[in-house]
Amino acid sequence: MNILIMGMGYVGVTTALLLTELGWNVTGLDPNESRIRMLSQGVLPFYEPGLDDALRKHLASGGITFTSEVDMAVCDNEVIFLCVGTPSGSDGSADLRFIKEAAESIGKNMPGYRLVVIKSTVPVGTNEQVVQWITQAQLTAISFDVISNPEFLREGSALRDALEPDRIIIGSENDQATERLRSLYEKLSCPVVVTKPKTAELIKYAANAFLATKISYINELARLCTKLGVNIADVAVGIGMDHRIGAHFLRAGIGYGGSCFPKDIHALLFTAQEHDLSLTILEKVVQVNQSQAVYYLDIWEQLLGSFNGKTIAVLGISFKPDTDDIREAPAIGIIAKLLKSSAVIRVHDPVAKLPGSMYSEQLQQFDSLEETIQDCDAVILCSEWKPYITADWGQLKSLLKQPFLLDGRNMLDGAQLTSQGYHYSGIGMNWTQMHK
Ligand SMILES: NC(=O)c1ccc[n+]([C@@H]2O[C@H](COP(=O)([O-])OP(=O)(O)OC[C@H]3O[C@@H](n4cnc5c(N)ncnc54)[C@H](O)[C@@H]3O)[C@@H](O)[C@H]2O)c1
Ligand SMILES: O=c1ccn([C@@H]2O[C@H](COP(=O)(O)OP(=O)(O)O[C@H]3O[C@H](CO)[C@@H](O)[C@H](O)[C@H]3O)[C@@H](O)[C@H]2O)c(=O)[nH]1
Repeated sequence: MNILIMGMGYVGVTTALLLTELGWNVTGLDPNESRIRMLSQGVLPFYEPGLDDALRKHLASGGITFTSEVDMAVCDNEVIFLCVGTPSGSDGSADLRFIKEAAESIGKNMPGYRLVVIKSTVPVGTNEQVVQWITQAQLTAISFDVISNPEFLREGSALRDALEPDRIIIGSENDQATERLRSLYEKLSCPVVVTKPKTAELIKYAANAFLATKISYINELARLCTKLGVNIADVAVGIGMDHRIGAHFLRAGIGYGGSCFPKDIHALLFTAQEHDLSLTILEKVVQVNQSQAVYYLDIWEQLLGSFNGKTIAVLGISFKPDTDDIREAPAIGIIAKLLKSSAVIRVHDPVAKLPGSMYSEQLQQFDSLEETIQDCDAVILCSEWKPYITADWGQLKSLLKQPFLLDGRNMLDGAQLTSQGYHYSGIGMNWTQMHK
């Protein structure tokens, strides 16, 4: 069976390499020709650990090829995965422009039966909409099926998540199509949930919204811990041992970011509004998240006296470690706030780059950690990259003008740093009060 993957972003490239690894012949399609050129030469257009080795391995074996020619690609492949982007529209709804374009190009070019699998995150009802778009684009009526198969991988661990999923969700109206898709994944050992397309579509949004809810819950509780002199990390360990709660996604910090949680929660809120419903818990989840970094920035500004005229190092601008993705990254909001308070900002990230348009005399990115923190009044840690966790902060202290370490992800050992003479402050703890 030949498989076409439409959209060579994080999900498309990972799905393509997963299916190649599982023994299928795969073609990756994207209208972005420079992206296709890079992939054909074994170069990933984004940073994702492990994916580059898999790409080179499968290019060498001939299991995977890349193209920008949609007509040929749709002609040559019986199974087509939609992995195109579904960004936020200006009203918060999911913008389905790329899904529509992809569906129409399938309708126009399909010479015979096609199984279309929607992997992109799409609102409830999109499966039906895709059926209509394909049908309307067809010149003659040819049969096809559309299955919803949402993706749950995380950036930074994409290939591992794809190879070892917790479950596979298949939303389908047709048993034969379901079995065809199931057979593609038969080498993976995980439960397969077969359900209606609308249910599959909602499962994806409900999962992301629930994970974000855990984060905002722990983050709001962290604010109380800061006041009480209790360490939120200890509270998280204590509650997480209850299997009904679970230990994951209880790391307090400066809030969630990325290309998924913010946009998907807005899209789900939009869907609810369309049905005259308010999802009040989720509205609060967003509110807590949007104010979390600001809440701690205010505390840290009080510690320093003022950010005005200070030089601040911001470390880790990606929305999480092991990715170069800065979409909705909390660090970017923090930088914007610091810029307003006339601080000079020195940025570092192991792989992510500030967009060229952000550079100014007030804001610069440096290659080395040492150069970045030189003569700074404070260091703000925004994502928990390993080089920051393993850095010798005892040695680095001499480079700083003032030894303020403001840890937005609770990634460092506050007790040790305090004993080394740092003014350390994290999220959901009051170091001074806790160690009086
Ligand atoms: N990034 C993640 O971690 C993740 C995880 C699970 C689900 N998702 C969902 O998967 C979808 C894709 O996410 P992503 O992060 O990979 O997107 P992305 O923005 O990184 O990449 C999307 C790609 O689709 C291409 N594209 C646009 N129109 C196309 C067309 N007509 N035909 C072929 N290619 C086309 C674009 O050029 C781009 O390269 C989204 O719906 C997202 O919400 C993302
Ligand atoms: O305890 C935690 C866990 C995560 N985060 C933050 O939450 C954000 C998202 O992290 P993560 O979920 O690991 O990354 P994503 O790659 O955005 O993955 C999410 O979004 C994807 C796209 O929909 C889904 O496929 C994944 O299952 C879902 O975890 C990041 O800013 C993290 O720093 C916290 O603040 N505390």
